Amino acid sequence: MSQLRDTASSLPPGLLASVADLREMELARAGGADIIDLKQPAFGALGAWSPEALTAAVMLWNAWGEQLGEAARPALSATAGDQPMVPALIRAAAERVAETGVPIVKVGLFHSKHTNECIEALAPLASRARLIGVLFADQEPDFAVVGALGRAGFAGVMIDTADKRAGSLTEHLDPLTLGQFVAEARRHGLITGLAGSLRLGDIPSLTGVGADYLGFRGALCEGGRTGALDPMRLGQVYARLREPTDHSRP
Ligand SMILES: O=C[C@H](O)COP(=O)(O)O
Repeated sequence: MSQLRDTASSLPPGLLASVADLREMELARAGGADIIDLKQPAFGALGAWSPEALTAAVMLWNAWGEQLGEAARPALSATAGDQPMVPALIRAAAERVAETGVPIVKVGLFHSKHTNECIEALAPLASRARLIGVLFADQEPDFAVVGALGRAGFAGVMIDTADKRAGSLTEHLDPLTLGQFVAEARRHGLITGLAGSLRLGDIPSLTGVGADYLGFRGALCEGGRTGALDPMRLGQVYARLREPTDHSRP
């Protein structure tokens, strides 16, 4: 999908696959990912690719547009790194990504009393890239931030986990709370994503929450999130997302 879904839909959530290099980017496209998310998992929850590598990824993505047509290629996002919540630093990191031509920039909003200042610092960038604010399930996320993101012109908001050793999204937040998050985001016109050490077994309960996409890295890899993307695991996630929901399955 070249556009993310922006309305409630009976379709299953889209598949966001985080990839660590160009080879994985190709595998994710071949495996049917709706959003290819350029992320270096070895550098943290939202570890960033280098600007040079991002530029190469944008060239590949542009080539897909010519070969497949823009509507048939996946969307492309990239993370801006695990940045301190300092407005000037977070803005500079997001700009570094946007300047490479990556159309969707994911910015981590780690727990801080400076969150609103950081969102304000990012607002001017919203005219040049689709910004996604990332909240963290293991840092007591404040859903009041969602309204601030909408007012600042962000395109979307997602929840992930910051500490990948401290449990998955579904261990921190229940489906009811996640449903409230999705509803609040929609009220502000934001697309939504859910991630955080998700496994195959998490998919049925999260499908009912109504988010626009579910994000995966660890579940796609041989040997965990810093391992290599495995097309077979990707295929299993892809297939499970499209299965009719059956809450009795593991
Ligand atoms: O944006 C999605 C993340 O890359 C998810 O990573 P994870 O499944 O390893 O927590």
